[in-house]
Order: sequence, then C-alpha cells, then structure tokens
Amino acid sequence: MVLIAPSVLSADFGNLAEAVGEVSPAADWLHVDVMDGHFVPNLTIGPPVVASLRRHSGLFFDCHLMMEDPGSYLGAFAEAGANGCTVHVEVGRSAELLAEARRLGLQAGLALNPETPLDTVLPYLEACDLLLVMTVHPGFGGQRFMAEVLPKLAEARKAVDERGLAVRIEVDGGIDEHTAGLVARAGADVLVAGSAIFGRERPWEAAQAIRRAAEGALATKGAS
Ligand SMILES: O=C(CO)[C@@H](O)[C@H](O)COP(=O)(O)O
Ligand SMILES: [Fe+2]
Repeated sequence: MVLIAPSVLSADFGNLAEAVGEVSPAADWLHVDVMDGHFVPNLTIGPPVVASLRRHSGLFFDCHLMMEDPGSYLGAFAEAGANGCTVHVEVGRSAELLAEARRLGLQAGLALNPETPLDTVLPYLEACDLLLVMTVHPGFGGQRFMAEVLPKLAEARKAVDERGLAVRIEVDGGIDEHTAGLVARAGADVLVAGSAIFGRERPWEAAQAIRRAAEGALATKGAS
C-alpha cells in the first residue's frame, strides 16, 4: 500500500491549518520540512508550528529534519506532537539519533541525499522505521525529480526486503503524477509531494491523482 504525504513546504504558511484541512481526506501523512539554515540554505518551521498544527489535525506528522543538530530538538518535536522524525545520515551520530527518536516514542527515520551512497545507511536499517531517499537536493520545493536516484531506490528496497524488515521507504522531491509510478515501481511506499499538491488549484484532487498513478503502476508491475 502506498502512502501519500503532502509536504507543507508548498502550502500557504499564512493559512496552514486550512490548507492542511483541505488536503487531509486524500492524505495518509503530513510531511513537515524543518530547515535550519545550516544543513540547507533555507529556514522554515520548528516545534511551535508543529504544536499549533497538532491542534488542527489528527494526521501522522512526518517531520523531516534538515538540521545539523537534530539531537537537540527531537524531544521538542515529540512534545509538540510529531509522530515521526527523520534525521539525515550526512550529519553523523545516526545510531544515537535513531535510538533517541525511538526512546521518545517517535518513528525513527533516516534520510540520505541524492549523492550519498546507500552503503552509508545500511548499517542502521534495523534501527529505522523509515528510510527517506531524497530525489532532489534538500532545501527547496518545486525542484526537478532526479531520475538518476532510481537505481539506489531499487537497491534500498532490495536491502530492506532481503533483511525481512518492515522499514518504509519514502521518496521526497519532484514527485507528481508523472514520477509517482516510477518511484512506486522502484520500491517506494511513502510518496512526499509539495508543489504537485499544494501548488495545484485543487490539492485534494492532485493528491488523489498521485495515489492513482502510483497504484496504477504497481498494478501493471504485478501483471507483467
Ligand atoms: O524536503 C523537501 C525539500 O528539501 C521536500 O519535502 C519538498 O517539500 C518537496 O517539494 P516538491 O519537490 O514536492 O515540490
Ligand atoms: Fe522533505
């Protein structure tokens, strides 16, 4: 089953609760992009906004921490109502950070950038609930999907299945109704989309179109 996770990065920050409410019937998770201005050259939101949104939404909050020092904030995100927190393998201390996330009752995610080899995350697969394979360079919404990441995504799926793990594989960046089928076929089961949902006139329908494209591609894969 494919999960759709609209990314609030492309939503109207001045009208966040309403934007989230509008897309909710078509969303499985809500993806919350946290950027610290150091790990990526952009600044977004932190625990206070997550806490505010929590009062308006019962969705699973999937927080993507693009931060150099996520360890100092995991507790604050848990307290604010996050359900899952994903840290980047590039910042190091992955074992410690994943264990701390789980200790706080969070689903623990590990992300890797497009140029980061899969080998860097393989030692931590058992310690993860989610592996986030970035399909753009992190920092901004609305970028072009990097198809060159597809072989790494397929390798990640193989590694998870070979070890018999229940780790979800999430993709993030440039996902729309055209690329959804490609990533679903390569093994992704959580699809994040920002601009292709909140940038559209009817976000709810856009999310459904992405879901249909992914499920359609999987059905054809099964038949072939
Ligand atoms: O983490 C990020 C960007 O760093 C994402 O979650 C973006 O929000 C995806 O935006 P689109 O590529 O779907 O517009
Ligand atoms: Fe993200």
